[in-house]
Amino acid sequence: MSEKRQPKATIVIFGATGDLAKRKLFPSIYNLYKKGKLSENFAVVGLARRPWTDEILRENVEQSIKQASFSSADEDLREFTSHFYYNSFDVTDDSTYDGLNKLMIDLEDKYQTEGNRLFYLAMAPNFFGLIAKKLKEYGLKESSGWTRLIIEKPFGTNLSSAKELNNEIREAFDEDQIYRIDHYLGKEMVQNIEVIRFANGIFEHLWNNQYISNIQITASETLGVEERARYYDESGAVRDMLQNHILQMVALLLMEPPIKLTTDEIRSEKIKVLRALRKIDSEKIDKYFVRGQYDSGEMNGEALPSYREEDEQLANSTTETYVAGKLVIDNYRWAGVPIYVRTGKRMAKKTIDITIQFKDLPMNLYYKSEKERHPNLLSIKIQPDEGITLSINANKAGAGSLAEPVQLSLNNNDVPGINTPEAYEKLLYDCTIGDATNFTHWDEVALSWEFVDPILETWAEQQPNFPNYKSGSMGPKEADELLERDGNHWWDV
Ligand SMILES: NC(=O)C1=CN([C@@H]2O[C@H](COP(=O)(O)OP(=O)(O)OC[C@H]3O[C@@H](n4cnc5c(N)ncnc54)[C@H](OP(=O)(O)O)[C@@H]3O)[C@@H](O)[C@H]2O)C=CC1
Ligand SMILES: O=C1O[C@H](COP(=O)(O)O)[C@@H](O)[C@H](O)[C@H]1O
Repeated sequence: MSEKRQPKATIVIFGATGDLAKRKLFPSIYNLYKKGKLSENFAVVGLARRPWTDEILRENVEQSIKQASFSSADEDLREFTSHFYYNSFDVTDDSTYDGLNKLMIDLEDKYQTEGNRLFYLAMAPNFFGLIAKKLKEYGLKESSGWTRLIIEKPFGTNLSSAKELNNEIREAFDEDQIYRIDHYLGKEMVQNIEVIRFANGIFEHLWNNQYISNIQITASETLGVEERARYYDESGAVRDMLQNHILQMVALLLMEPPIKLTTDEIRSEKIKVLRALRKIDSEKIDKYFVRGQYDSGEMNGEALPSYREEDEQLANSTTETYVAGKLVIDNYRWAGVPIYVRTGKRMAKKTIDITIQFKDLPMNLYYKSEKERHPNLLSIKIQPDEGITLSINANKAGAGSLAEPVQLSLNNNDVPGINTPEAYEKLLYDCTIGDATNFTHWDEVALSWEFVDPILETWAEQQPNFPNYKSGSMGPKEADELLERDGNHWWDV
């Protein structure tokens, strides 16, 4: 295996006692190690305030791997976790950074990591700027190898706070050292969007306003706010999902073919899409966007509380747990094609689905009435099913009708040997090999905030009529009306 594919590095996790580290990062590092995508020459330093020891961290790493249900022999796990070290560390306390630098130098010597340093900020965003500054101030980013910084979301709460944060980070790190993570970009089928489009003439030739009627993106969740009330109530569905994950999928779906599959070329095409997204004036926001908050309801026979009942601090909340919108792209390829998006918590189904509806043929030869006509649909299934389904019309033998929709499907879950890696695993690996393609460039972050800021500002001025959708439903009726006004409807996902 080449050096490049089996990187050597010290990975420093700020927030190593937290939820993200436990659920996603430790199992992902383990998987990379097991697959030989991380050299034996690695060390992981976990940082947080808790007075843990190396041993306690190692036990927690072992537990998290077992909980992620990777079967593994105990000796394997012990060998793996022996590379983990814990440093009790308060990021606001200057006196702790020198000690960290010393520990890293010792580990670099012990594990021969060639001075490569990856700092993963798995902490609350208000610490991001400070940590970046301190890493520079205490010489932690000066090493004989590469230095990279992975930053978790949310990247700011609006354009101005995002700019401020970006300026702080850019004072310490160059843009090409900064990896702003959006875990949707690590999902197998999100990465597949480009392949489906640019490796298939049958789709790409039709991928424009001449042949496509509308595009629908659904990212629905059955879970409610869970333990994250404090974060989520400050955030809401627009900041939590629309500004980042959904707009990233929009950019990949609508971008022009890049001239090469390089990071810069792909990013540059995505940026053009975000620039072409029409910003909606305040007085028109309600024509283009619908917000919702879940009421009590029922799922699988289980009674579910409303958002406001989930936690004392949410009792009077006006935070949206659902958003649907009609996006308009002002460019030659997409003029006139509405892009409908919706995302929300406590909906009927956990699914991420992209449905492309093709335009109807000019004449109805095969159906008794116009109502029976069924357009061709291409559905890209991101999660939990992974695959694509193309809905075409055909004469089903023996069915007696002239034409009816049939589905041509590829489901990754049915392909033997496919075991899709966790998004974080892919992205961590990309970062260790210096591939920033599936991380968001600052320009993408800024344009996305520019787009959502007017929605948030307008809504902040109006009192919403919440709650307005039942837990276990597909959202408020106004979201259906949004499409009905254009003569469209949401397709089942
Ligand atoms: N959890 C998830 O599924 C997701 C999380 N994210 C993002 O990842 C980041 C981390 O989230 P999550 O793991 O859930 O958060 P948690 O609250 O679970 O963890 C926060 C971590 O920060 C540490 N910490 C807090 N204050 C300090 C301090 N002053 N000095 C050093 N360490 C400190 C805590 O440890 P201690 O108390 O011991 O100091 C803990 O390890 C956030 O930006 C979040 O938005 C993004 C997507 C999904
Ligand atoms: O970033 C986030 O994403 C999750 C949904 O991720 P998925 O991979 O399960 O689709 C969402 O629950 C969370 O609120 C948000 O912060």
